[in-house]
Amino acid sequence: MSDRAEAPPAILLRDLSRTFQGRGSPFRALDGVSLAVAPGEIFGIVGRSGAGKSTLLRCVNLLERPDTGTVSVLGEDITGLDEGALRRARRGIGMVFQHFNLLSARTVAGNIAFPLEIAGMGRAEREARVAELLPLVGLENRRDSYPAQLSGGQKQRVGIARALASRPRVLLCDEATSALDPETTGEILALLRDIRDRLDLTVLLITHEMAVVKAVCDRVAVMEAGRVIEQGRVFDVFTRPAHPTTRRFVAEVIGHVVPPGTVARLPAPNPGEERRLLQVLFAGPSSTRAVVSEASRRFGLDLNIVSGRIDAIGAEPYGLMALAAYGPPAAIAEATAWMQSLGLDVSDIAGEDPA
Ligand SMILES: Nc1ncnc2c1ncn2[C@@H]1O[C@H](COP(=O)(O)OP(=O)(O)OP(=O)(O)O)[C@@H](O)[C@H]1O
Repeated sequence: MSDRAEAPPAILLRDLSRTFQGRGSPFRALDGVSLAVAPGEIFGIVGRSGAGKSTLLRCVNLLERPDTGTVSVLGEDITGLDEGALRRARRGIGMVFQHFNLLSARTVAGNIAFPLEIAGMGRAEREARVAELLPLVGLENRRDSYPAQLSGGQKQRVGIARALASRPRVLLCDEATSALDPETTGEILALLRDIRDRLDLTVLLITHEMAVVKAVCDRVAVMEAGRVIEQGRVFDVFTRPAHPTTRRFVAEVIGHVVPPGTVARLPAPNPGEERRLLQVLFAGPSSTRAVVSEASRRFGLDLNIVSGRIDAIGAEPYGLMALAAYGPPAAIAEATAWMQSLGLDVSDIAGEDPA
């Protein structure tokens, strides 16, 4: 992914701001957002309701006009284009919607062909394109079904095929799985990954679910109150969230590093000694157990494993452990430095108790 991150961006948003004039005071939905999405990435934007995600996504194809800032897609600044040029540029940007937005009186084939019809493509060519798209989204047996005869997941497959009809290089997904059950969500996310790989698409998706980010994204930006408060590789954001809001999001999916109420239950240190709560992170399949017992022996400490988990993000396994270390302050500092020298990421959990 690092190669991709170094390539020129497929989507480049510079300093976007957008204020809505409500009935009360003006509301700043976007407040100086800058983002660069590399070609071939699946980039997630996550945030609570009202954070500005939809507004940001709609700025990428200029369904929403930013008050300030520029939007470049595939190297072209589209903010200055006239209507005709913008219409052409939009054909290179597909969009998938939460509620599918299918035409109920049209069949699956008719829905997929719809944007091609609008673009003036002839019937034979349209049919050939639909015949290519149906197997790509796993709907080859549903060509003549109507939306009412389809499950939610199948409807979203139609939505994805329709978005791909004009061979876009960039796909925008607006809460594409939020109306689906968890199993179907997994299938649709797997489909997004599959088409990204096969068609070498760039995907920008917005979601309020960190589980979606964990399942499918390469990088993520976290939004709050119209701003990006944190962004990075999904692995890094999940294992080392910096902003308190991100920590809460991450905890929703992978739980708290320190279970609520833990700190209150820990014994106090002996006089002259200290108690430090440490988070130990390791990437890869190695175990920290031997490290803990060796650190305990080497430095004469009591090391109490408060919690631990092993998980994987994408293909990258990681382990996260909370340790309560008891002993002389200097010995704890030495043990911490020793674990760091072994490649473990050790940081203080600064007395934080999520209870
Ligand atoms: N056309 C509009 N007119 C007035 N206010 C708007 C308009 N569009 C969005 N807003 C406001 O801007 C804020 C951000 O909305 P936006 O839809 O971008 O957030 P979001 O993070 O996508 O949340 P949600 O998931 O609820 O849509 C909200 O408070 C919303 O009410």
